[in-house]
Amino acid sequence: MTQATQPPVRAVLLDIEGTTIPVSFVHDTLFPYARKALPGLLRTHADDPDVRTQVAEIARLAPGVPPLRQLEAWMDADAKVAPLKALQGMVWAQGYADGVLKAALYPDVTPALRCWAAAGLALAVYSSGSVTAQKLIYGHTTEGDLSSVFVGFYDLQMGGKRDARSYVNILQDAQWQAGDVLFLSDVVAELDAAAQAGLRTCQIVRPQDGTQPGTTHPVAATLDEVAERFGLPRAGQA
Ligand SMILES: CSCCC(=O)C(=O)COP(=O)(O)O
Ligand SMILES: [Mg+2]
Repeated sequence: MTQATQPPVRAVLLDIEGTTIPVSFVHDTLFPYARKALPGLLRTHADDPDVRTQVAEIARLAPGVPPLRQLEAWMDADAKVAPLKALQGMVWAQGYADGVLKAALYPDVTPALRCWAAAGLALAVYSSGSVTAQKLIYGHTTEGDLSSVFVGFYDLQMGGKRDARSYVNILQDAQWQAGDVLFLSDVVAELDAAAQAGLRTCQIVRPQDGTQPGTTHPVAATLDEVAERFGLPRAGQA
């Protein structure tokens, strides 16, 4: 089907890193903050039930390895592993509360998301970062609290982002039809998985991040370009 003959997009599912926020914010600000704070969290909150749950999960995935050593190995590898992502979300909460962390989204993101939500599109997040981390990012942007534009937040509890089943899980949870949903990500393997589950896709290619365009998905440099390409309302246009 050509774009003109396809049904309208009713829902947009968005990746975060490289799609709505620069890769540099995640790798140069969030990740170093977490690396520094995690030893303290494990030491001072060892009895916290949420911390205990994640430490038990680390032990299940890496039996016999000290939890902090395993977390460091995962951070070194930028592994998208649920217990690491959950614990990172816990330490970032303090950074946002202190005002040390503030999320500077790409400048095209806030106007587009506000415009799409106001026009009745259902917006949801799908990131390897935990739901807690996602709500923190969008709750503490340089442009204020944007979290209310989203009707859903999905993380690795749905499965990995390169696995088509994860998108089926999200569709089931959100009660969306695959063909109504547009998935935006900078990573072709994620888009491939979403397309396999029947979602529509668009690769966000941010020059600032040096994203390499693939050949199998439509490409856009900004969310305004996405709007133009998929017939969504455009911010700033009556
Ligand atoms: C939710 S903010 C932190 C993002 C993060 O931890 C990460 O690993 C990036 O994941 P994404 O799926 O958004 O590329
Ligand atoms: Mg990404």
